[in-house]
Amino acid sequence: MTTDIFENKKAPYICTPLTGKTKVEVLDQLEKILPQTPDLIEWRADFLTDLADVELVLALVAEIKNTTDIPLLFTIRAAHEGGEEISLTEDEKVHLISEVCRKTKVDFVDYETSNEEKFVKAIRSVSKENGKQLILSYHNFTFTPDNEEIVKRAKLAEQHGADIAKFAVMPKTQEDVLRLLEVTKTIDDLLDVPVVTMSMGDIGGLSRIVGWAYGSIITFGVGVELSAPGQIPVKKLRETIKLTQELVPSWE
Ligand SMILES: O=C1C[C@@](O)(C(=O)O)C[C@@H](O)[C@@H]1O
Repeated sequence: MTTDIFENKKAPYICTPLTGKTKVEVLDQLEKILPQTPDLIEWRADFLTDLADVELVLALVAEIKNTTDIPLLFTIRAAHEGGEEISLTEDEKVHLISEVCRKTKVDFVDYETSNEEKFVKAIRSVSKENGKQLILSYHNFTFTPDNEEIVKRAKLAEQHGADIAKFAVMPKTQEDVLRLLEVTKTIDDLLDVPVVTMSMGDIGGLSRIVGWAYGSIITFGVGVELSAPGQIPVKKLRETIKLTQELVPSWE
């Protein structure tokens, strides 16, 4: 399953994060990332020191969008799901994401299903009204929940109207990585919307390379600085996936 924002490119789409603490750092990272031609750029705005400055954030999104046609994902990862500590209350954060939806040309926004339902609903409405795709996500930096739990959360993301359901989980064993791939196939078969999954950390790297074969449409690769453990450099990731798809085309 694909999302038309990527036009005729084929999955998996490679997403590279921007993690600068200041406007200058974000733009500097962007400059270094562009020649690596990712399919999607994620601005992890929770890294920005001045996140409370709404005008600054809106201007920076506008600047990124004016610099490149590569689709942009705006994320303020919640601290309770592995993001940076931020000074904003959840109300202020939802207001900021809403302003980004209303006033910028951002393509995607990400929000966690673990947040209060009223906030998830608010983000779904404002993103829909403004033609932005919503990734409803779940992260676990400690372990890989059992399959039933992942399936339950995937259904929840779809019930809340996700355009994409995303799961990033931490394996303790190699079996956890294989299980995550298996449950990726399960939720991809089950949901009407595309899914994105990854197993983090060193051993999880395998899922970033072969997740597409199980239905995961986006894989995160590092351009300048990691936003999560286990991300593989974009160039190598792209080459490895391309080779894998060429050698075993029957998985596509
Ligand atoms: O959800 C994800 C996936 C991720 O956690 C990863 O493991 O690559 C990286 C995050 O920046 C992004 O928001």
